[in-house]
Amino acid sequence: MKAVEVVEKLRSRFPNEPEYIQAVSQVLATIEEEYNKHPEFEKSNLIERLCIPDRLIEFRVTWVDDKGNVQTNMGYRIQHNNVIGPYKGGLRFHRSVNLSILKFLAFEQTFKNSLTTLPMGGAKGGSDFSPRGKSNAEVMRFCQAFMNELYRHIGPDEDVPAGDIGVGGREVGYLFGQYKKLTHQFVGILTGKGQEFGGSLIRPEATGYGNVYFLENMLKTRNIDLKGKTVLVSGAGNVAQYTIEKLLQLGAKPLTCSDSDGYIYDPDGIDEEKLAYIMELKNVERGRIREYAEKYGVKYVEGAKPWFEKADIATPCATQNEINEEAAKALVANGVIAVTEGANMPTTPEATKVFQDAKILYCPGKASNAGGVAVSGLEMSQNSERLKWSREEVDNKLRNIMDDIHANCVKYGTEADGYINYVKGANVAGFLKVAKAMMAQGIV
Ligand SMILES: NC(=O)C1=CN([C@@H]2O[C@H](COP(=O)(O)OP(=O)(O)OC[C@H]3O[C@@H](n4cnc5c(N)ncnc54)[C@H](O)[C@@H]3O)[C@@H](O)[C@H]2O)C=CC1
Ligand SMILES: O=C(O)CCC(=O)C(=O)O
Repeated sequence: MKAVEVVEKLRSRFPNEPEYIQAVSQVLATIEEEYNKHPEFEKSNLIERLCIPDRLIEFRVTWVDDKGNVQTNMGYRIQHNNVIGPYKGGLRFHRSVNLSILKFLAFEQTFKNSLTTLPMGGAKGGSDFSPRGKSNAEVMRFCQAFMNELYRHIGPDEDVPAGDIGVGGREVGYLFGQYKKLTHQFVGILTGKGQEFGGSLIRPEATGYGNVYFLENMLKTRNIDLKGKTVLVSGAGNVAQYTIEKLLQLGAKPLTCSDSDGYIYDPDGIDEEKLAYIMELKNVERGRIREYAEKYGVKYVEGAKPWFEKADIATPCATQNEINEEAAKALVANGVIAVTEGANMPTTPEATKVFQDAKILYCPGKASNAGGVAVSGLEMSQNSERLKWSREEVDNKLRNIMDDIHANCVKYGTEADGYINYVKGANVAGFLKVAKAMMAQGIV
């Protein structure tokens, strides 16, 4: 396989899908050497079968807003690969959602889920509907209309969606309620459910906690303690909130967080009380992060990202391509020692090169944010068993899974000079398991 040629062929077949091509290029460039050690992969054209999703589901969602107007949105589910388990991955509700973004996310999810050590295939879905500015009743009607179509394509052993940007506990609850209404089945059809109806303890926290557990492991490879380190965090949603919570528990000092309008910089650090305010602001009042700056009298920078501030560590927890080359250069110039991705593909390829050339600790989201889907996998296990595990039990399992992912990255990503290329390590480890399962299951 020549990675560049495969990517060019995909680019000409899917010319309007830049995010999908970006994700594929990065993975193929890092697995090329390993792939070519296995002539049987090439003989069965494994690479094209792995890059192109099994199935794209696209549908119209029709719903009625509070003024009585009939609205339409697009709905999608990308079932990418199910060789190691049922399709699994979140739903994103955001105005930017399109096929390219969901295809990149579903592709990445396949490798991420493989890394978790649990039996889950890769999928992603969503809609160009944005819950921002909508009433609860509108969000409920939209979720019901979305599920009216999606329910045909999912099942506890077939495809199990969850949350992502714009889809939290509220949306998962409405989606679950409608699935049950349509099918008369109470089954583990979604993860991230409420604690009262089959949700796992620690699932809301899992992506953020796992992100910080992974960061701790990276720092340990250089004997660096997280305690006392300053941290730039972007986003103010689920992943950012629980990343900040775990950073605080481990003695670090988060300085920033953001939303799509701008970021706040708090030189005293975001402490537990301020974090509780952010959670209330974002999860209940659904307000803007600017209000934090007004309440605590700190700096707010409109229309910008926090990467030009000085800190020891950076963790992007908002969205894709939020760290570009210029931002990466600024972070390195300011002495950042580690960058850990809570978001999916938040770093552009040019920025990734800056981090790797500077030999700082840098890991891709498919490794560091895998804790969320891992605990989703544990939620599926609990639903199948009809049991609920304690907080401590789930957290211990999460910790062990993040340790295993880190060990696998070290195994496959350590270079001749000792630098750990976490991108390569995660891609090769995730790929090998999926590839072996594909070979065993024949050409289907
Ligand atoms: N929720 C989960 O369990 C997981 C989420 N992720 C990834 O983490 C990231 C954040 O997801 P969540 O926290 O769940 O979503 P969320 O909807 O709870 O929060 C998203 C945050 O990102 C900000 N944001 C969204 N688009 C933005 C843009 N274009 N520019 C600047 N800020 C923007 C929002 O204002 C919000 O603060 C996404 O990349 C998602 O794919 C990854 C693994 C699991
Ligand atoms: O919990 C899940 O199933 C999916 C989480 C997710 O969307 C992700 O890992 O990006």
